[in-house]
Amino acid sequence: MRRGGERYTGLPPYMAEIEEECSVSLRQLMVNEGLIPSLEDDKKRRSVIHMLQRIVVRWIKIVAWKRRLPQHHINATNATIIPYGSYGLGVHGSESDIDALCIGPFFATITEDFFIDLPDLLKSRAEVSEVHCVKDAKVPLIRFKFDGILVDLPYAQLRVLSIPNNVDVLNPFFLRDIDETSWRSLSGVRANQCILQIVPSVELFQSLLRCVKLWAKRRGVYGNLNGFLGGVHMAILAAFVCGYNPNATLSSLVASFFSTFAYWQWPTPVVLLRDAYAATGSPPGLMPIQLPCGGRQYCNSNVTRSTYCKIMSEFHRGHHLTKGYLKHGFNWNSLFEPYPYATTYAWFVKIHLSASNEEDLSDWVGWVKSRFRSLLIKIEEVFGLCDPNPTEHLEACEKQPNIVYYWGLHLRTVNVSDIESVETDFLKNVNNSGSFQGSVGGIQLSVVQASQLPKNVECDTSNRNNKVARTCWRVRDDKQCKDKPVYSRHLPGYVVGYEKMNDRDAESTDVKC
Ligand SMILES: Nc1ncnc2c1ncn2[C@@H]1O[C@H](COP(=O)(O)OP(=O)(O)OP(=O)(O)O)[C@@H](O)[C@H]1O
Ligand SMILES: [Mg+2]
Ligand SMILES: [Mg+2]
Repeated sequence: MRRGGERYTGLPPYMAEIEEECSVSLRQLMVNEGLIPSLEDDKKRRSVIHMLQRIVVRWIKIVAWKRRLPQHHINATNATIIPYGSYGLGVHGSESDIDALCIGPFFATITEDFFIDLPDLLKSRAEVSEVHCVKDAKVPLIRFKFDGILVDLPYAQLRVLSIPNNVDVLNPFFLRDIDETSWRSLSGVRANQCILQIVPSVELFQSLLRCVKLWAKRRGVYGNLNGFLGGVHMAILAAFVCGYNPNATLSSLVASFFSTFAYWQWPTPVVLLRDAYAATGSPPGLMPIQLPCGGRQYCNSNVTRSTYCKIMSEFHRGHHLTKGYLKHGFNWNSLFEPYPYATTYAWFVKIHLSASNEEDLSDWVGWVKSRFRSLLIKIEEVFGLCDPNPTEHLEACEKQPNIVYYWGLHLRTVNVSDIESVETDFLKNVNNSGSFQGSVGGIQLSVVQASQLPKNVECDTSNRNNKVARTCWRVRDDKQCKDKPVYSRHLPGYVVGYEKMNDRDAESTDVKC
């Protein structure tokens, strides 16, 4: 075994040395980019999980008491919290959310107990803010901030009186007779456990996944709502590559990731558990990726024609750049270069969302984003291929809180008025589909030229957004504002916040990227 759990590769010694150097420089890049959370951050997250565990135990005792269970049942009952998602896989960044599944016993229902009593209990805590119940999602959940960290808390109900703290969610005993929603909610935890069992080296898998997530974010192909790859898709693709290269080093895994998926014959599904996939019916979507949790479930995907093309072209670019990683002068930096939107596209669809206050804006943006796929498809019909850049911009000098997106169009010339029919259709879709409970905000679509983009449009800030926009980055357009941007320690040029400035400073400072 070598550094970082890397193995003997069978290469001649001088090549193995170059491999080693290459992996070391990639690991250094990960550190420089701030991909490894600090011990302090880890401690804080552990403490959030610990406190959530205490809260759900208190909650379940209250529910048991309300349901008039005998005292010995009240004493015996238990609910538990299991982290999953990127935090559960150990690949979270300092701005990641915590995905944590709450598992409760047979008498605590999602509608009457989880969505009613638990939010009240959470709201009573000083550390908790912005509690939202997302009831109509495929995996319903409570979303809130705990000590400033975003938490996604879905619920699964098992047919037992007490849930052991270390409950084995792969054990059929616990899974018998569970309802559809609980099954879906458990699938994320099961998928994580399967992935961690399958990969030959957890450490190498985690490093690979961190690298390819950074690549996907920088190149604008990360984020399920915008039709790209989400965290779960990336995790399965990374685990697939690790499974096929048990003796690989980190650098060869990254190269292998790109060579594998640049030439993948989509829509052949990516399947980790071979036996789980039977060739019956066609798998869903353009890039089907099976969830490794049994039951032949696939990851939900919003990939469209446009995003398929962009993802594939980025896989090819990644392959082109990494296939010569052992050659003299190779450097990892080009792989992670931010995507040059402003020089790639001549025209952009500008999507301007606004609301009367920040709280309403969060809800409104979350709702509208859940309909982005239909907008993208309509734009494809009218303007052809489109690149739905997930970066969020704030027009900071506008009166109303707002979020703006700029989606690149492939056309060299466009009929600007065609956007009207797209807007009409999208408004219909947003207003008709489902039940938005919050207060309805504004949506304005327009077509702008590259020269009209805010200056900093090519910067993807690492500043993680609040509860609604988990996979997005915000950039403020402060040309006329007098606040001084504060840049990320790890990502120079990436705005993480703003400091008030006096007028003289304001005159002499410009936002630079
Ligand atoms: N499109 C999807 N299809 C199936 N499961 C999903 C999907 N999106 C999310 N999930 C489940 O929810 C979990 C958390 O998703 P989330 O979007 O927070 O991604 P993540 O892997 O935690 O990455 P990030 O660091 O961006 O939060 C995933 O690990 C997966 O189990
Ligand atoms: Mg997450
Ligand atoms: Mg989440």
